[in-house]
Amino acid sequence: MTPSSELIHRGGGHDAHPAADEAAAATAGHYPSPNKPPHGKAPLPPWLARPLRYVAGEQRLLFTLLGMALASLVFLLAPSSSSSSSSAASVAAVGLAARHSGGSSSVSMGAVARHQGRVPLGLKRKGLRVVVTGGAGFVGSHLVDRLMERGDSVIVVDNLFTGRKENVLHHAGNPRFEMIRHDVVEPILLEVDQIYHLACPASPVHYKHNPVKTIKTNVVGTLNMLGLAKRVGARFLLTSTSEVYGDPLQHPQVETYWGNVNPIGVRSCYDEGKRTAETLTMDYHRGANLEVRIARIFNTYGPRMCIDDGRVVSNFVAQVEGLMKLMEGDHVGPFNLGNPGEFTMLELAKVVQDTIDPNARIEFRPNTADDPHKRKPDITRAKDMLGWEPKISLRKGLPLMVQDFRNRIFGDQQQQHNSKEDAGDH
Ligand SMILES: O=C(O)[C@H]1O[C@H](OP(=O)(O)OP(=O)(O)OC[C@H]2O[C@@H](n3ccc(=O)[nH]c3=O)[C@H](O)[C@@H]2O)[C@H](O)[C@@H](O)[C@@H]1O
Repeated sequence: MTPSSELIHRGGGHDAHPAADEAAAATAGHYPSPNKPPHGKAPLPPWLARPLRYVAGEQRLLFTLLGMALASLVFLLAPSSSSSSSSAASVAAVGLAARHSGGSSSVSMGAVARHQGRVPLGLKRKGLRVVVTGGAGFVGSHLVDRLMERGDSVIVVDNLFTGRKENVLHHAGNPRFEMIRHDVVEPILLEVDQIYHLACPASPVHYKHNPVKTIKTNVVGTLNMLGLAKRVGARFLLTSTSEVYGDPLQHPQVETYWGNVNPIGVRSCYDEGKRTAETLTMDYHRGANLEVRIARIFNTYGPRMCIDDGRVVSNFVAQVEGLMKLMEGDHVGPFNLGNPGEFTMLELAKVVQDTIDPNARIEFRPNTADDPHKRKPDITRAKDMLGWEPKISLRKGLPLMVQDFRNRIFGDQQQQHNSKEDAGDH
C-alpha cells in the first residue's frame, strides 16, 4: 500500500477523527499540496474542503437534517410537560441552593421559588418552609406539631430560656424538622416562607427575672425577625398579648381599645415591649409592604406549660388553631385569641381543688404591682373574620394539663428513684 492510498484509506475508515488523520498524514510527510488546483477550478482551502467532504460523505447531511426535523417535532408536540418539568427542576435546585447559601443571592433565589405559583405537572405541592421562634416553648411547640402534621418544613429558633428541647424532641430525625439554639436578639438569615414570632419570656416570673433582656427580646428580637421577613419576602406573624391592654378600663377588651399601661412599672418590660413589637410590625407593614399578622394571646394553659409558670389559666392550647387561621387568612389584625369565659380567682381556685386536690389550701395574698384587676377578651372579630373560637372549657381542659404535670413531676421522680436503686445494686 502506497502512503497516499494509506491516507485515503484512513480518511474513509476513521471519519470520527479527521484531525488525528491529518496529524498522522503530516508526520508521514504526505500533506496534499494546497497550491495545485484540481480540474482548473478555484482551490478550496483545506480547512474548508475537509469538513465539507466529511459532511457530504455517506449521506451525513441528510441524516443530520432528518434528526433536527424530528427533534423540533417532539418539542412542538409536548411543550407544556417538558417546560414544566424543567421549571420544576430549576425550582428544586433553587430551593436547595437557597437553603445552603448566605448573602443576597439566597434572597433573590428564594423569591423565584416562592413566586413560582404553578405546581409543575406530576409534582405534589410542597409544604411551606416555616420558622417558629420560641418553638420549644409551650404554645410554640404545639404550633410546631400542627405545622409538621400539615407537611411543612419547620425550623425552630429558640434560646431555651423557658422552652425545653423535650417539647419538640419527638420530631428529631424527621428531615422536615430543624432546631437552632439561637437568641433572636442576634440576627439570623434563613430562607423561609412564613415566620411565626413567639420568642419571648411570657410569664411574669420569667419576664421580671431580667427586664432589660425581656424588652431587648421584644424590640431587637422583633426587629431582627421583621428584617428577615422583609429580606426573604416571608409572611410574619407576631404573637402579642392581652397585656397590651394593661389594667384595662374597658371591659371586655375589644381590639380597638388602646389600653391602660404603666410605662415605668415592673411589668412594663413585657407590656410595653409587646406594644413596641406591634408598632414595629405595623411600621414594616406600612413602610416596607410586608405581609404581617398580629394575634393578642390571652392566658393559655395546657400540657407542656412551664411547671413554675404561675399565670392564671383561662384557655387551652387550641389557640394554635387560631394562630394558623390568622397566618393563612387575609386579615392583618390584631385579633384577640382567648377564652371569654369569666371567673373570679376564688372560682378558679375551687376548680383547681375539685380537679387536682380537694385538700389544697386557698391563701389570700395582696396583688402584685400593676396586675390587671379584670380581663376578658371580646372575640367577635376572631369569630367573624377567622371563624375561630375556643372549644374547651376550663373544667374539661384542666385535667389534661394536670395529667401532663403529674407525668413530668412524678415521672421524673420515679426515674430518679429507679436510677438510685440501679446505682445501689452495683
Ligand atoms: O401568652 C402569651 O401572651 C405568650 O404566649 C407564648 O408564650 P408561651 O408559649 O406561653 O411561653 P413559653 O413556654 O415561655 O415560651 C416562650 C419561648 O420563647 C423562648 N425564648 C424566650 C426568651 C428569649 O429571649 N428567646 C427565646 O427563644 C423560650 O425558650 C420559650 O421556648 C408566646 O411565645 C409569647 O410570645 C406570648 O406572648
